[in-house]
Amino acid sequence: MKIAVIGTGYVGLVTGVTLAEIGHQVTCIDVDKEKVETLNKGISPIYEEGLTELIQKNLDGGNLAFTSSYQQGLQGKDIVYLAVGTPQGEDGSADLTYIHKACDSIAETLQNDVIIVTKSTVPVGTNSYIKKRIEDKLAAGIKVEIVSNPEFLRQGSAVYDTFNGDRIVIGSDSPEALRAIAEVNAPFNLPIVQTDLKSAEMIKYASNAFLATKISFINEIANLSERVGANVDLVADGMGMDKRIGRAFLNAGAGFGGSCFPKDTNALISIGKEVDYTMPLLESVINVNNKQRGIIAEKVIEQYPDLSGKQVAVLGLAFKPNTDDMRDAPSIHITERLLEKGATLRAYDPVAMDNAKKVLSNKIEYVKDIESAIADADLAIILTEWDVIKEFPLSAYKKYMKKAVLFDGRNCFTIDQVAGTDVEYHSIGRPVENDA
Ligand SMILES: NC(=O)c1ccc[n+]([C@@H]2O[C@H](COP(=O)([O-])OP(=O)(O)OC[C@H]3O[C@@H](n4cnc5c(N)ncnc54)[C@H](O)[C@@H]3O)[C@@H](O)[C@H]2O)c1
Ligand SMILES: O=c1ccn([C@@H]2O[C@H](COP(=O)(O)OP(=O)(O)O[C@H]3O[C@H](CO)[C@@H](O)[C@H](O)[C@H]3O)[C@@H](O)[C@H]2O)c(=O)[nH]1
Repeated sequence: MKIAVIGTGYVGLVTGVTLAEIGHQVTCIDVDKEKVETLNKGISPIYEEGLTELIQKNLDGGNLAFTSSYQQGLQGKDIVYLAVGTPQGEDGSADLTYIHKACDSIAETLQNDVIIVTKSTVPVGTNSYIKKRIEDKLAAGIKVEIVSNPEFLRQGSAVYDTFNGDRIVIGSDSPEALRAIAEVNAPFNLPIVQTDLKSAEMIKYASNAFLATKISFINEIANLSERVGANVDLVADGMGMDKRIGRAFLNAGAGFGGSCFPKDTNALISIGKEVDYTMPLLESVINVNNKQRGIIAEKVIEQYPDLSGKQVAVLGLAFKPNTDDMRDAPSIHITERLLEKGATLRAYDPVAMDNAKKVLSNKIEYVKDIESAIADADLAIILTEWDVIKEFPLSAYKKYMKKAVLFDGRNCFTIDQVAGTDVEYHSIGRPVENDA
């Protein structure tokens, strides 16, 4: 099939590249000319394992192209994927500005019938609106059909997830369009769930809201465990063995961040408000998370009420490992809070430091490795569970730091690993180990 993909962010780029990899002829369109230029050189503007190799392979093979011109990108295409951002608006609802702009550009440019496939996460009812908005501005005689095809990839494993996802969801009120998009996706060889348009839109929000609920639930259990002397890791393992519960997304820590869970949970509440339906469970999930994101900083402050003159090492800045993304990362709030209390911060992240510099305070010093970050530090704080951080020997904290005090916001080490070392270890939902 001849396919255009609009937006080359985490979702659009991975979609375009993987569709090319399974044999389609793909042109990706982005308004960011600098990004398009980088991509045409075979360089990925984002950090995602395996992506650069696939971009280069498919550019060389001639079935992948990048352009900032809608005219060039849409010419002769059968299918147009929409993968622009839908960030959180000021009132918590999804901001559809980019979707609207992309729709208008499609309508102004389109010369033939196409199926529009929405990958962006959009509120229930938006796909019907997208179809109408395009049709209203389209030249006479051209027809569009619409399919909702929400994306479930995780950043950090986006390429892997696309080829190994649990399901592909496609929703449409047009049986022909559904058949065509099922065929496009057939080479992925994954289960395909077919629904109506609105149910597909809802599946995306409900899935993210449910996963966010699991995280806030376990964080609440972690905070209670800490107070009654239980260990949340063992609790999660024990709960997770029940197949009805499952162990995934029961890792307690500094709360959920990133470009999806915070905004999508808020957007779902806004969708409810539009129809006079309140969602107290989801509101609590968000409230618990907002508090949880600050807990590791509050633990530090409880022990060191005045942080002036204290050298603090911050290990990990990205909202999760294996990504360079800083959107809504808990590190933003936590570093601000520690700076407010007078701490001097030296930070290290294996991949996200360039992006971190754009959003974090310019008072933070960035260093090239863990050793430099913890050298002569009074305390260290882990905010992202990168492998390089999890594999860093606990004995080295004692060697490099003034005093080996570690606040672990991601429970990177088991209590058994810490026992017998000289590290004073504070974590989430577990007893303090080796407290002086
Ligand atoms: N990031 C994820 O892990 C993820 C996963 C599933 C779903 N989603 C959803 O997918 C959508 C995209 O997310 P993302 O993280 O890839 O966003 P992103 O911000 O990384 O990328 C969006 C891209 O769209 C481009 N763009 C904006 N307006 C445009 C226009 N009018 N025409 C052409 N290009 C335009 C931007 O320049 C940018 O490159 C969102 O709705 C998001 O909720 C994201
Ligand atoms: O047990 C867990 C699992 C995750 N997290 C946190 O939750 C956030 C999100 O993590 P993850 O879901 O792995 O990353 P995302 O890339 O944000 O992916 C989510 O959001 C995407 C965008 O909608 C969806 O496509 C994915 O299916 C969904 O997992 C991160 O801050 C994690 O640290 C926890 O605190 N505990």
